[in-house]
Order: sequence, then structure tokens, then C-alpha cells
Amino acid sequence: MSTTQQPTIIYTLTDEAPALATCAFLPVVRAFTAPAGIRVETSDISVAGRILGQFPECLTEAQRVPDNLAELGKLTLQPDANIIKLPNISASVAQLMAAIKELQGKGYKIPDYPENPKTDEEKAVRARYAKCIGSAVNPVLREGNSDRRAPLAVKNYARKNPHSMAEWSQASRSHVSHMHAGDFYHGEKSMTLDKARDVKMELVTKSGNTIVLKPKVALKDGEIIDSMFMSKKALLAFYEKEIDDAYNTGVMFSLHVKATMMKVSHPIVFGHCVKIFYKKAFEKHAKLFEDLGVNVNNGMVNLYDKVNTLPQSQRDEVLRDLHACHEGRPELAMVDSAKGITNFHSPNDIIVDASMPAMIRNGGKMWGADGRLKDVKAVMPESTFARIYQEMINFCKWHGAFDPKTMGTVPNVGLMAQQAEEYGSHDKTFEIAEDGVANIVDLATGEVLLSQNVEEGDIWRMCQVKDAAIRDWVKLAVTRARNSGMPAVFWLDPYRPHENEVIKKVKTYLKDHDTTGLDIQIMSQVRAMRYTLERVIRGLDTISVTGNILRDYLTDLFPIMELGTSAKMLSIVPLMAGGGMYETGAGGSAPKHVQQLVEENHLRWDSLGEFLALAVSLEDLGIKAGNAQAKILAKTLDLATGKLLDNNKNPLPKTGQLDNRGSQFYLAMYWAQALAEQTEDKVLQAHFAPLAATLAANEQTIVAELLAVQGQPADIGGYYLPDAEKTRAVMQPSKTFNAALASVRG
Ligand SMILES: NC(=O)C1=CN([C@@H]2O[C@H](COP(=O)(O)OP(=O)(O)OC[C@H]3O[C@@H](n4cnc5c(N)ncnc54)[C@H](OP(=O)(O)O)[C@@H]3O)[C@@H](O)[C@H]2O)C=CC1
Ligand SMILES: O=C(O)CCC(=O)C(=O)O
Ligand SMILES: [Mg+2]
Repeated sequence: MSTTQQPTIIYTLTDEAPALATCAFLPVVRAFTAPAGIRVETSDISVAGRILGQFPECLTEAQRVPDNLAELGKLTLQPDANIIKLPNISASVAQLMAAIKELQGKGYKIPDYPENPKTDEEKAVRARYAKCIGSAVNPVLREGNSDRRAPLAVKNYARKNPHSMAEWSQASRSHVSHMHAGDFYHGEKSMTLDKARDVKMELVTKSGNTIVLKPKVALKDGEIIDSMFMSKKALLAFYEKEIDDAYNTGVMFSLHVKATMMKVSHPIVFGHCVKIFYKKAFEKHAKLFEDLGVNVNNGMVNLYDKVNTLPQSQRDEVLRDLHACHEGRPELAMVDSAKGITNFHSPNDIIVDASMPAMIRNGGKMWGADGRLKDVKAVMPESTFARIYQEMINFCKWHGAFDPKTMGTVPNVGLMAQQAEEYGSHDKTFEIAEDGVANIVDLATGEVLLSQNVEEGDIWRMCQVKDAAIRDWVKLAVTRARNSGMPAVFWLDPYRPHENEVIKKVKTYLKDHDTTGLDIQIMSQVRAMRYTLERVIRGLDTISVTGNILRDYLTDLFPIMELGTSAKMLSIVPLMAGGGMYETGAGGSAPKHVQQLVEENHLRWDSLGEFLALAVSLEDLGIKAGNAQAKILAKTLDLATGKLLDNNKNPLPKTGQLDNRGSQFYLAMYWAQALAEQTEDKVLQAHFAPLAATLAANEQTIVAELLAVQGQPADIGGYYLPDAEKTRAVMQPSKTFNAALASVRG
């Protein structure tokens, strides 16, 4: 990473569709930023890169990769950090194993993933792999709170070109089911620290042993900590009841979790559901499944993979018994009905922030095994945040589907910095081995700060949020309310101990700001949702100011209703140390898009979020480095993005239509034209006028070259670690466009 004074943008290289799109876009970025003296450096934080980074001793000198994530993490603490962060895979165990297999096949001698580690060596390997799964990147880089919104041009585009929204019927039987007792919400305890303390997490068992689960957590003065647990008994009873209810009332059953970010608790929550659903088969084959090392916390795919290794007759028996379990069970919602992939296949297929909005956008329906859309029970065991979806469903049943042509917008200011709240809790989450008391204890004084009675199998966790993060979040909320003129609502529930502590701080820190003329309120989630929706349908805008989980949920939920996708969001992380990280949209890495590219050479991924992010990144760099040309690049890029929207040059979904590469060509052409038309900087004008002319003159040729490659398979030489040369050839297929870009770079 650079230490020179030259202004530098760090561009992350990630996975799947975003990585492919970046491969096409980087030559454009470099061609436009070079004349302003801006350096663009890349940093590979893909899951493949992160795996290789864990095992340097297994690799040859040439194969070794630096620990880019750690480097980037350090950079976020520098005031001049300017990072463009693309969505990356937060891998499930199944994805991790697939990535390992691909890397091994490419000659990287990394160890197998020990699914059931026995020796110390296996345990050590597994611990290293554990660092690569789940949401391993974002918590390291997000050293700031979150500002996500739909820019006006994007909102106006959606109003003029509304996406499809299915009808909602008042007779819809779809609903959300969550626990009403025994979950994290109901037994939570919370406190604000009176001073900095080092604490440990321990379990004092009924039999009198003390098991230290986490030897030390350093807490700062004013930090809020929570201790909460989910009762296994209550969870299992809840699943039994809901599965029966879905069967008896004839609605489909679906489960929605966030096993990627909540990488310790939610796979367990997921696994219990699968085991209850297929209870008879799991009881009958308990010994066999144990011998095989089956772990359905990683989905039914794990079971099927293991069972497939059995001799035919035994395999048939297990499959028959699994199949027989469907008798007396509700129909399962499908993730891919064509391929027979159910909601239980893999936890990474049912990521709640994306899966629930998709259901609501579909009129409250999901796909059944017969490929038809049907009403569904959406099960989200943890009640804390599940209720917001029920509130939106209630609203849609009464008012009908939202209308993208007229609905207001709901930007979000999210508390995210310094691994805030639940999303930073995975290293402090434990499955309880034995009945007892779970304590958070001051290491110096032995004082028990928070205590919970827990039972075997319960999931116990500690969450934390730093005072400085809350202070910064309140400031960001006030700034956004001031700059946008919109009312801001803090979604905080006074009945929840943690949020009650947060409310006290919010009230205190609001006093640090001039809030005259601003409309800032605090409401519980359900009321905040209702209030916001009442405004939304009247075309009124409302900022949601939320904790980390609702940040995640709402920044997919509202964009998907308003814009059809969260890919079009502007997503900024003003880093607390002064730098900026610019995320590209609020969604993920769209794995399905890669499949289409590989099969038909069409990439439907929309890079709009990336265009928006780059403009803010350039603007920030212009201000901080005093680089006037960067500011002009930012302004003209925004103009180009606006023109792209006006002229409908976004990628289209079907093969044979304009795709991501075509959309990027138009962006480049409009950007060059905007630079050629501006007169503030004559040097830039002169530099880009020839490119503008060349691209305009060759528009037909370039678009034809880009379309010509579509309709046949594309070889990128891998999934998790695609071949760089092959990917370049696929993603940069227009000779004419490539030559035009090369000519301005000199
Ligand atoms: N910031 C980050 O790093 C994030 C990472 N993730 C990770 O991404 C992976 C996949 O997550 P998943 O929940 O499936 O969510 P995705 O957002 O990847 O996919 C959901 C759907 O959203 C649509 N979509 C998303 N982005 C775009 C885009 N730029 N252009 C067009 N359509 C888009 C696609 O729908 P359609 O069918 O219409 O094409 C896609 O199938 C997981 O590993 C997850 O952890 C998820 C969220 C954020
Ligand atoms: O880090 C992840 O796994 C997902 C992040 C995410 O969904 C978000 O920030 O909206
Ligand atoms: Mg999200």
C-alpha cells in the first residue's frame, strides 16, 4: 500500500458479480483519474485471497498473498483513507469448502477444512478457517457509522421507470412468526459502564465448575454492554408450534436468518429448525448422522453430501426416511424450485435482509415446489427485529403494495462503527455446554456485572457498543436531518434494556447540536415503521436512524420497495478518524449473476452504486487533497450518471440486451462528454474532448462488439479465484473501447 503523498483511492477487489464488474470498470477509472494525478490502487479482499492469506507456510513464495484486510483495517484509522469497498462474499461453511477445493485444484497446498476436528492440529486449522467465514471483512473496515440513501436522480429515475410490484391482497395469509418468550429480546440485560473495565465471560455450571468462555474483553468507559441468551427449549417448542401451525392452516413454511453476519448464533438457530422439521429421520438415524459428521447448521446440503457417500441401499433408506418426514409437515418455500432447492438447503440462501423484501415485493408470496407463488409463514425466531416486517406486511394488507411512482424515500443513518451491537458479537457468542449461570465478571474486582441463568444448548452472547460510536452516530443523524430537511426518527424500543441505555445517550448527545427547526423523534421499531409508512405512501421522506441490525435490514427493505434493488444506493461510511469509505450499493455479491455470465456471457449486475461511490470518493479526495481536478471529475461523473439514468442505459436482465459492460461504456462516454463540455478546467477539457469524440463516433461499433460476445458460455477460469487473463478477456471484450481508453492513458 502506498505511503507517498500522491492522492490515492484504494479500490477493493472482491468476489462474484462485483469483482467481474470491477474488472471491466477499472480501466475506465484509471483513464479518468490519471490526468488529475490520482492513483488508483487495488486491494484483493476476496474470500479466496483471505483463505490464502491464512496459510502462507503452505504456499510457495510466488503463491503467497499479503494480509490485505489487516492493511486496509489499519488504513481506515488514517485521516486520509479513501476506500471504495465493493460487496464481498460472507462465506458459509459450504462456500468455504468449495473455495478450498477450487484453490487446492489450482495447486495451492492448503489443508482440508476439518469439519469435526479432533486433534489440536485440526482444531488450529479450523480456527484459522473460522476467520474466513461469515462477515469477516465488513466489521474490520467499518470504522465509521453508515449513511445510506437514494440520491435524488436515482429516486426520480425510479419514479419515472417504476419496477414491477406484485399486488397485495387483504386476504393474504402471509405473516411473520417470531418467539414471544425465551429469545434474546425477552431476557436481555444491559448496562452502561461507569469506567473502563476488563471483563471475562464465564459459565459457572450446576456441577460447580467454572468454564471461562472468553478470558478478556477490554471495555471502555461509557460503553454499553448487553448479556442475552436464546433458550434452546423455547426455540424448539417455538419451531414445533410454527411448523404445526403452517401445516394446519395450509401456508408454506420459510425460515429467514442472517447466518453470515451472526455467524455463530444463526447457524445454530437454522440447524435446530431443520432437525425439528425432519425430526423422525434425525431420531432414527442419529447414530449414522453422528458417525458421518452431519452438521445441518450448514444446511441440508451438508446432510445430502454426506449421505451421498453411503452405499446405495443405505443411502436410499435415509433419503426415503427424509422424504417421509414431509408427511404431516407444511410445504417448504423454495429458493430455486427449478432445481429443487428448498429454504433449508443452505443458510446463505436465505439471508433475511434480502429474502424478506423479496417476499414483500412479491405480494407476500414465495415460490413453492411447483414453481407457483404462494402465501407463506416467514419464521424469524428472534423477535427483536422480526416485528418490523410484520408491521410492513400489516400495512401492505391494508393499503396494498407500495407505488414506486409516488412513494417517499427512507434513507438510513446506521450505528455501525467499531463493531457495534449484535453484528460485533460473534467472538462473544457461545453455545452453552451445561446448565448453569453465565456471568460477565470484572477481571480486577471479581464483581459480576451481568448474570443469566442458562441451560444446556442455549445461545448466550455479549454485545457491546462504544460511547464514541454512539456520539458520532447522533452527530451524523443531526447532519443528515439538517442537510436533507427530512424528519429523522431514532428507531429505539424503551422496553428493550439495551435500547433504553442507547436512548439515554441519544438524549444527552442531541444536546451537543443545534437542532432548532429539525424534527427529531425517538420511537420503538413498530411505531417508527408505522409512522414512516404513513408518510411513505403520502410521498413524504423520513430518515431512519437505527442500530446495526436495522441498518442492515432497512437498507435493503426500503430500496427494494422504492428502487427495485439496493444496488442503486449511495452508501457512505464517514470514518471516525476522518477518512471515507464508499460502499457500492447496499446489497451483496449477486451469485446468480455469475451463473448467467458463465452460461450466456451476460452480466446483469448494475454498477450504479459503484458510479455513485466513485463520485463521492473523488469529491472527498478533491476537498481533502485540495485537488480541484478531482472535484471536477466528481461533478462530471455525477452528471454522467444522471444522463445514464435519463437515457436508460442501465444493464438489462436478459441475454442479448445491454449488460454491465455496455452500461459502463455509456458511463464512460457521458463522463468524457461532460468533461469536454465543462470550461472550469481547460486542461481536463482538452484532454477528454478527443475521447468524447472517439467514443461518440464509435458508439455503434462498441455496442455491437459488446453484444456480439453474448449468447454463448464464457470461461473465466474459476469461481472463487477466476483466472485474471481470462476474466479480463471476458469483461473487456470491445477492442475499440479498450483502444480508446488506452489512448487517453498515454
Ligand atoms: N456489503 C457487503 O459486502 C455485502 C455482502 N453480502 C454478501 O453477498 C452474498 C450474497 O448475498 P444475498 O443476500 O444473496 O444478496 P445479493 O444482494 O447478492 O442478491 C440478492 C439479489 O439482489 C439483486 N442485486 C443485488 N445487487 C445487484 C446489482 N448490483 N445489480 C442488480 N441486481 C442486484 C439480484 O436480484 P435479481 O434476481 O433481480 O438479479 C440478486 O439476486 C452473501 O455472501 C452475502 O453475505 C450481502 C450484502 C452486503
Ligand atoms: O457483511 C455482510 O455479510 C453483509 C453486509 C450487509 O448485508 C450490509 O451491510 O447491508
Ligand atoms: Mg444488508
